[in-house]
Amino acid sequence: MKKIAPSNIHGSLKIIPSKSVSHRALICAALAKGDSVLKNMAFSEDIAATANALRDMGLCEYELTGDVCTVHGGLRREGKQEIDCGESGSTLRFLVPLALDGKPRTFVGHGRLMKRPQGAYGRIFIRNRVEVEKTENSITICGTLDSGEYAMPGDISSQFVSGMLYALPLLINDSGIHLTTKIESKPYIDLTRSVQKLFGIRSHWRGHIIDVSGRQGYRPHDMTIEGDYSHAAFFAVAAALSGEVLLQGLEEDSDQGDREILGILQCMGADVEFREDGIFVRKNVLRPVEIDVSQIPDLVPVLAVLGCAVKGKMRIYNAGRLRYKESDRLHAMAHELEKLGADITEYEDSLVINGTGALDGGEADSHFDHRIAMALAVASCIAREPVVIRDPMVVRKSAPNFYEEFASLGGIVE
Ligand SMILES: O=C(O)C1=C[C@@H](OP(=O)(O)O)[C@@H](O)[C@H](O)C1
Ligand SMILES: C=C(OP(=O)(O)O)C(=O)O
Repeated sequence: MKKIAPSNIHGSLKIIPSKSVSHRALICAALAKGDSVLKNMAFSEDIAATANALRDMGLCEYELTGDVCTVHGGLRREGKQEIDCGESGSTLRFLVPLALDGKPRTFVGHGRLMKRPQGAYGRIFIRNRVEVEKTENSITICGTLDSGEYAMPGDISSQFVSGMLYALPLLINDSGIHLTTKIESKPYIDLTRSVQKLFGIRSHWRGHIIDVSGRQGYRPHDMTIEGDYSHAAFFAVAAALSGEVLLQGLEEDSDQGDREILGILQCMGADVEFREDGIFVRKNVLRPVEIDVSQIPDLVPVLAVLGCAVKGKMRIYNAGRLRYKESDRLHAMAHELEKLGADITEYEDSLVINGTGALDGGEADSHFDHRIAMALAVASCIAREPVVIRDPMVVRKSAPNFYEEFASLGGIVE
């Protein structure tokens, strides 16, 4: 348990490297023949899962010295049959298409991973006559991937689209990914494309289709991983509720969709300034807004806390896919914030919060979900009594030092 007493947030913080960019850089580097040097890399559980999975698939070796990861990529080794994805949806969904190399591979998942939707690859497996065997915690696949035109849903998880984007350029002929529904989490698809571009791989949007030429090769590339906006959002909101913070290490013109947190806070009335030494966020009177989260799902837990901090009704909508993350995040936030004293209603794909500007505090459960734990810690900034978080160390999935970071800004963590 972690007990977080009400406090005001003040100070500056170097934001940890982006998890989404790190996954992508590691995969591209592993597929590029030669050495790529990735600076400002930090191994959370999810990033370690991707790096080790790429190594175990025989695609690369890597060394991590301090925060510098040197990837020796483009290997074509036998690798292991069993690939452990931890609890990382990105790792599993990004690597499945790359594993269609004729050898059997078993991807193992923990926690809720294998219960999250994996079906978007089902039609691709059938078309390519891939042998598939599933258990509660694993999926074994054996087959190869052909180039061609692939229809995929755009509203289950963008991670399937990213997965195909990594593998298709390596095939002999050209391919197209046809998204057959509205496209959600699109910034993540474009983030994949922009990191691939750094490693020499191109693809192009044509309406709802992404054209991917075959016979492309990943080229090694050295890069510095930019700061993580999804993570920075917790501190930006904490500051907007209770004090001020200077967020360092973030790219102002980043391709990360969760950069949108700054626009949301500005629109609600918080002070946000882009300074030479970082992005400064300060508390001000906040007004409720309606937020469409179809493109920014990872912000929802902390946006729900923001809803409790305003006076009035705030609606967070187009959030149905939040039910398929590390926990059912709509239910988890509604249930836990209610326990802390919020007036919040959960609908099928939205949350409606009648904010009063404050919470009571009390005991709440992380649902074994890192973003729920971190959002509950932020809730302490508007609570009258401490917030006690059960199973708090799940933050290791993305941010092993979250509580130390929070304490360094004046958070009172026991
Ligand atoms: O590609 C990525 O890095 C991610 C895509 C998003 O998933 P969905 O596309 O399933 O929304 C996001 O929720 C996840 O945390 C990271
Ligand atoms: C959903 C997340 O990650 P993943 O899908 O990669 O498990 C997350 O980090 O919030």
